[in-house]
Amino acid sequence: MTFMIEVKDLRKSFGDQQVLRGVDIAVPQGQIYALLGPNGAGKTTLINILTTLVAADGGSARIAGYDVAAESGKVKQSISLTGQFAAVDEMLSAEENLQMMCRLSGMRSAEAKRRTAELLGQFDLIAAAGKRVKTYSGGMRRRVDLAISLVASRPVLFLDEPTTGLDTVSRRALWDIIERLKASGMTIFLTTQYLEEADQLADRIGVINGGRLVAEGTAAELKARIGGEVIELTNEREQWSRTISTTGSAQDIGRILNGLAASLPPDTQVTIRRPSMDDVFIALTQQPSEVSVS
Ligand SMILES: Nc1ncnc2c1ncn2[C@@H]1O[C@H](COP(=O)(O)OP(=O)(O)OP(=O)(O)O)[C@@H](O)[C@H]1O
Repeated sequence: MTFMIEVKDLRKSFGDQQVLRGVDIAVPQGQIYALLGPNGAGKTTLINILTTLVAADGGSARIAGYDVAAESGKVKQSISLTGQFAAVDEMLSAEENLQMMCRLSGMRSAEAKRRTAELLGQFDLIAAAGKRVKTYSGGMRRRVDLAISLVASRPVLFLDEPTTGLDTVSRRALWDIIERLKASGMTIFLTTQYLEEADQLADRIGVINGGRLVAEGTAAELKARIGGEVIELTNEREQWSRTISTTGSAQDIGRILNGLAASLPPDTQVTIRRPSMDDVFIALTQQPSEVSVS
């Protein structure tokens, strides 16, 4: 199997803060890998190392077969990167921005026009192509960011929190685009705080917490780690909710509910359901004391 992203025992500290404590990841060609983690878990630091913006302290990382430290030029030629703040000129239209980036990347005028038209179509920007970017909605703006990062066709795409701050409709539109990019053969590495996003898009999901991968697998594998059904207790009047993992057996569910019955307010609602990605994330990234009541 060809791995387009291969990370081995990667370590990074800032001062005496260990931000990455030995991370291993392998992403095969044509797959989407989602790195999920809470704020400050080390996601952006990892992307910065993989895209040659920051040097690691230890371990190794290869992109498209090239070492990020020793062959950074080759790595740069193999990747596209869309961060949360891309270099878009808001006074120009999407078309003008794209044409400018095409020319800056060395294309002749006719080639720049052809590639611009292709990207405007691919990112559903044709209707607004001539309007200034500053008049765009958040979702359209994010599509311009992504289109600009894809001016040159590269095999590996890094997306740092691509849909943060977008509404549901814009988020789904961007997911469609990311799925189409995957279908065209790209290998995609994205970071996200949205479990639904990882669940929807990723072939494999890594959960990072405190600089370590605390779990990795498909969405189904990660959900299976939580076990069987989850009991969800909600009290709207007192505004709290609590989830409890169970083995899924009637005995286990009965034992837990019997144990709790006397101590719960009588208007507490009880739901029994399959575990969600949220349950997985909470179980893997929070201390037990944080899990119980929210
Ligand atoms: N250049 C730097 N100098 C010092 N500390 C840094 C630097 N970059 C990141 N850190 C620290 O490293 C930790 C991890 O940061 P990082 O941005 O990688 O996390 P993250 O998972 O991307 O979080 P977020 O979702 O908030 O962006 C944080 O505690 C951050 O303050």
